[in-house]
Amino acid sequence: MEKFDVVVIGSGSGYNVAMRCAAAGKKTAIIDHQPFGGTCALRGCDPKKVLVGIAHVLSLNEQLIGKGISTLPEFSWEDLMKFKTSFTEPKIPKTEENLEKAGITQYHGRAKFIDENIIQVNDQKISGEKFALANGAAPSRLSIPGEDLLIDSTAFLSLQQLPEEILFVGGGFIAFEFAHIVSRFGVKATIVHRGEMPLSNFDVDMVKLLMKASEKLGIRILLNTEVKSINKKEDRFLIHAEQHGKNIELSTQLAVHSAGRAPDIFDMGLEKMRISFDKKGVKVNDYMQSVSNVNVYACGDANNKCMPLTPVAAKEGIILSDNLLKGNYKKINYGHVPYNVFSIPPVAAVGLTEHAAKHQGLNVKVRFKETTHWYSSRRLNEIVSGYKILVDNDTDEIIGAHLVGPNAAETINIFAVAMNAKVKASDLKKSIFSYPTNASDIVHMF
Ligand SMILES: Cc1cc2nc3c(=O)[nH]c(=O)nc-3n(C[C@H](O)[C@H](O)[C@H](O)COP(=O)(O)OP(=O)(O)OC[C@H]3O[C@@H](n4cnc5c(N)ncnc54)[C@H](O)[C@@H]3O)c2cc1C
Ligand SMILES: NC(=O)c1ccc[n+]([C@@H]2O[C@H](COP(=O)([O-])OP(=O)(O)OC[C@H]3O[C@@H](n4cnc5c(N)ncnc54)[C@H](O)[C@@H]3O)[C@@H](O)[C@H]2O)c1
Repeated sequence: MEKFDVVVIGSGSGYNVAMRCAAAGKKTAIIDHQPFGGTCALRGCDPKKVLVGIAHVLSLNEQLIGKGISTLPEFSWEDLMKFKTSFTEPKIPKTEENLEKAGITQYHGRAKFIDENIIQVNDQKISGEKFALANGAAPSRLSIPGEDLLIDSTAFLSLQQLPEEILFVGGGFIAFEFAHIVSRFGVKATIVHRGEMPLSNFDVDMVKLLMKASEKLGIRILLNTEVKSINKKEDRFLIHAEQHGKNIELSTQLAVHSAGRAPDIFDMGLEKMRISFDKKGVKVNDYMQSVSNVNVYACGDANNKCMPLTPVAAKEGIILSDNLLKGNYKKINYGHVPYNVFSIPPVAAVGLTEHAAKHQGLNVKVRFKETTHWYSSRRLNEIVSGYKILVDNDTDEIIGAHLVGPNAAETINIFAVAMNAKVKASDLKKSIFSYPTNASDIVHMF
């Protein structure tokens, strides 16, 4: 049985962890059962954003018809898929090559602890002194009959042809991003969501604006509707759901799982290593170390700490490596983490929602406005845009910023920097921003 100083599971944020451990002279192994490179680069953010990019071009053309654009461009999903693949495919051999150059042993298979410090991958057993769990997340099991008839986000991002209709089960990030993409390619999209409002991480007024834009685009959104089972009849899928206590049936050509993701750790034999976990992931302290086994660390979607986002996973991976290599000395400080739905237009957020601020009893000034009549939206004939800013009345600090509209996902970073640096709202208002940009709108938001 081969022995390693460090065994890393997962090649997303785990890739950098392994590279740092190897660079520090540790005998390192990395294990992944999927192509090497992780979710973000191969099956998530990056390929998704390639699709969003082209969908955005189509959307702008449509918005500006009669305003300088006279015909709509033709599109080819097949070519778009080839373009997407030109980003994802080279990433896999490049990752493997870099790992090999760094002297890291690669195992392609699903890892499972079979004893204290011993992992089984395929028919091999390896032992480690320290372990870094960077397993990421996988689509949640829904425990409803027929759930295996749903395709997941990975399969969606590899569709070679688009059907005429797609139904999304669950109204979160994935549903809105994918529905906005396919709608620009002529697909009739339906989102079925069990809650009162979709996108529960976002401010309700921003979500209402996004819903308005989505419905104008032809996306059907069914709320308070919980999918209970799925079956296939000839070439169609029948979705059985409960809406306000009544049973309804929907029929579609393709149904996509967009009903949440969960840490991919539950079949790992964690109990063999005394690793505590809950449904949110491996329980870790601020050093990214397991609270129950000092030889185990965990970062990214696999731990129970912060939001499951790429920059969070990357930052946690760095903290993890430093502590694993030198002993616990660096605590994580997330600051205010911005996050977006890459719909078209996007929705972006950082800090507290109005609901959360009020729930905490904070003394806040709330500024909410639709801005479709502002120049930055009018020049693009944008049908929906707006903002909501929350300022603490006692400290004049910004405690939440919420945007919907052109470039919202870029502009939100300015708020994140200001909030992390504790810039006062009155000082941000005094800044001169380059003009005409969406950032230059900020001074009018206070
Ligand atoms: C469709 C989609 C779009 C997204 N878009 C964005 C976005 O725009 N912005 C953003 O910030 N975030 C986005 N995310 C979330 C982001 O991708 C994740 O937060 C991030 O990739 C997590 O990184 P990680 O290192 O924790 O896990 P991953 O990158 O998922 O890596 C984990 C790896 O571990 C492997 N693994 C798991 N269990 C085992 C095992 N037992 N044995 C061996 N290997 C194992 C998996 O195969 C996987 O490759 C998106 C996610 C999805 C699904
Ligand atoms: N732009 C981004 O940063 C981005 C993009 C895509 C995914 N992600 C990550 O991936 C994760 C998963 O995304 P997601 O969109 O699958 O999940 P999500 O957690 O955002 O939303 C899923 C929703 O589906 C609902 N749901 C669950 N079961 C249902 C059922 N049977 N019927 C109807 N509704 C049901 C849930 O109530 C939930 O609100 C996100 O938490 C996010 O961290 C991020």
